[in-house]
Amino acid sequence: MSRRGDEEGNRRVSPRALTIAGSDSGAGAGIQADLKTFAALEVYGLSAITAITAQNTRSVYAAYELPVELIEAQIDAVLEDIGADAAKTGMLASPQIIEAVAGRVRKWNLRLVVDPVMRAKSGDALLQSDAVQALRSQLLPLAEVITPNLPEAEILVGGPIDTLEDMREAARRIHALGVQHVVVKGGHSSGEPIDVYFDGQQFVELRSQRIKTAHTHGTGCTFSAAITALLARGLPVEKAVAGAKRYITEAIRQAPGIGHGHGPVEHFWQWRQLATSTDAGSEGLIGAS
Ligand SMILES: Nc1ncnc2c1ncn2[C@@H]1O[C@H](COP(=O)(O)OP(=O)(O)OP(=O)(O)O)[C@@H](O)[C@H]1O
Ligand SMILES: Cc1ncc(CO)c(N)n1
Repeated sequence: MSRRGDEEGNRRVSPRALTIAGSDSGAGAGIQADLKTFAALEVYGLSAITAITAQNTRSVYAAYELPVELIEAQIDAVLEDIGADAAKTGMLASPQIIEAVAGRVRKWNLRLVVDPVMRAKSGDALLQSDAVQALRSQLLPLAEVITPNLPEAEILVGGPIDTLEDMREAARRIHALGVQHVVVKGGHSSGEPIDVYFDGQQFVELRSQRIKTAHTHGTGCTFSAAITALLARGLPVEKAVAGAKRYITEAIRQAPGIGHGHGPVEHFWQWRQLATSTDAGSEGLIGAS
């Protein structure tokens, strides 16, 4: 693990997490969603930006990949000084970026959560099609946890996933690629959003009600960032995944309804409750809205 800093002499040493992902100018997904999730779960967030997107709740209008050397330099800069208890990847865009990130994960011996981002909710591609092989062969064997949605899992296993048993079989096959813990997310299914967790031995179904909403932009980023934050806080993987499921469900339920397309979720729902709660007649920190 690359965590350093306990020796820094700070009075309070907080858990740290690193996100290696793309920037979403609409701030519902990507680096921005990850950092908000880390902050909401009281983990100090670090970032290495892989690509910059011009994006809102409707569409991705443009994307620009950063040079590989600059991505490596961001990772080295934060880890040699600050350190991270866990890291996650999001948008990686190209085979060259995947290769570079895999090199840094090995160099710093990072505990890694991979969100194998391929498309935005709007349908726009965020990963080149020739990058899937690099993802499978280079990054997946380094991952402690992977969180594919149904279309991503279908691409990773090369076949359709229609039933709960298909999700279990996909999790088995992705585990065989070298990932220790697999969560196949059911957000894209038509029924209840059941996520299937597999650790190589046991399956756990993570269930929740489907919330009827258009505001699901960045749900995958937020879910994987919450897993990363809870790992950084020292939870075992299964508990981190269960905690992240509770966090994302409430974040979707309390989505603020921003924008004209798929809006963001509410990352700070716990704080919002505290801030607006009426206690013995007081109006909380900011008053009820
Ligand atoms: N309408 C919903 N109601 C409740 N939970 C949901 C809903 N949609 C998604 N989820 C949950 O949110 C989490 C993220 O799942 P999802 O499949 O939407 O990710 P994703 O497609 O990777 O997201 P994105 O690409 O927009 O970041 C999962 O735990 C899933 O079950
Ligand atoms: C930058 C970025 N990363 C990930 C996603 C997936 O939601 C997105 N829409 N944008």
